[in-house]
Amino acid sequence: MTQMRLVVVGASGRMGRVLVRAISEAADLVLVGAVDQPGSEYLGRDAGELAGLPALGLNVSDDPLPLFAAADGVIDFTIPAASVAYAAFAAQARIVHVIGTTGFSAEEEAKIAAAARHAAIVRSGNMSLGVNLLAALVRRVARTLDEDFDIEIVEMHHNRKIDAPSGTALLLGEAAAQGRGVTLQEAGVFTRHGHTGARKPGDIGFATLRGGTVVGDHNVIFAGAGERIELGHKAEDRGIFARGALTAARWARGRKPGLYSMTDVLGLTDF
Ligand SMILES: NC(=O)C1=CN([C@@H]2O[C@H](COP(=O)(O)OP(=O)(O)OC[C@H]3O[C@@H](n4cnc5c(N)ncnc54)[C@H](OP(=O)(O)O)[C@@H]3O)[C@@H](O)[C@H]2O)C=CC1
Ligand SMILES: O=C(O)C1=N[C@H](C(=O)O)C[C@H](O)C1
Repeated sequence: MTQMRLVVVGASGRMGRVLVRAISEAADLVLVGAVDQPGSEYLGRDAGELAGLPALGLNVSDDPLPLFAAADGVIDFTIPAASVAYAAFAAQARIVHVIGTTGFSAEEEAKIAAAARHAAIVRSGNMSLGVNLLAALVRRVARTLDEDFDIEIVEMHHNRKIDAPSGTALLLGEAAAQGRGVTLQEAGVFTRHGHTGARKPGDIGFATLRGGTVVGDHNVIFAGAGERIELGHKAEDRGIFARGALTAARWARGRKPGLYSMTDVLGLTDF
């Protein structure tokens, strides 16, 4: 098969730079575009140099449409409003869209689902193999244990993160809720402050920590009477997310339009 031609949007961001490096290391992939938002101080800079590589001869642009028209896929770790706009452009160009962005509203999620009627979209709050395997384990354990075990999800990220709880924490919460046969909308408890009253059986609680340069720590605690099970994951390097996103792009190439997850990509549906 020919090399897959990819555009990275948000190319100057933390993930964007890691993605540019990961693509340049993959023989079956080629970077054909690097995009940032209008007004970005990085427009016109070489995407390779920004990523700490020798120059690639590809400058950061704020004009995605011609780049999408000449590409097979777009990798997008940006902000929700931008990802919604890119989903419409990618659908128009009928190219694969891999979305790592987190923090979407229900309305934004609906717009992405609409775009997925025209192109293959893979979206996940965490693209790593480890976290998606963890989610499968959490679903399985939650199915086994009843409400005598309280489920709490604790996450910590770097001090530049702008959404909470993390996309990963929500993904793990969804997995726990699925295992329990409930929805996260009904079981999730996202804030506690002041006189909260006692914990309700069946609640799935979230706690968010922010500080320093932490790439991403997640723990799911099943707390019972006299014992506790803890399942966790620690991300040490953003390369795990980039590699997962590129695996998703390869998997989605040539696939029929639809909204897919990393569970589909990694074949963990029946785990
Ligand atoms: N699913 C996963 O596995 C992972 C998901 N993430 C998620 O990815 C997202 C990005 O994270 P991170 O790289 O750390 O964040 P950064 O803020 O470092 O990067 C985001 C980049 O997107 C750019 N951007 C904003 N608007 C647009 C636009 N309209 N077009 C193009 N680029 C735009 C920003 O530019 P500017 O700086 O000018 O605003 C910035 O360069 C977050 O939602 C994060 O939670 C992160 C890691 C893993
Ligand atoms: O913003 C980040 O950094 C990360 N975001 C994702 C999330 O919200 O879970 C994935 C990873 O944990 C890093």
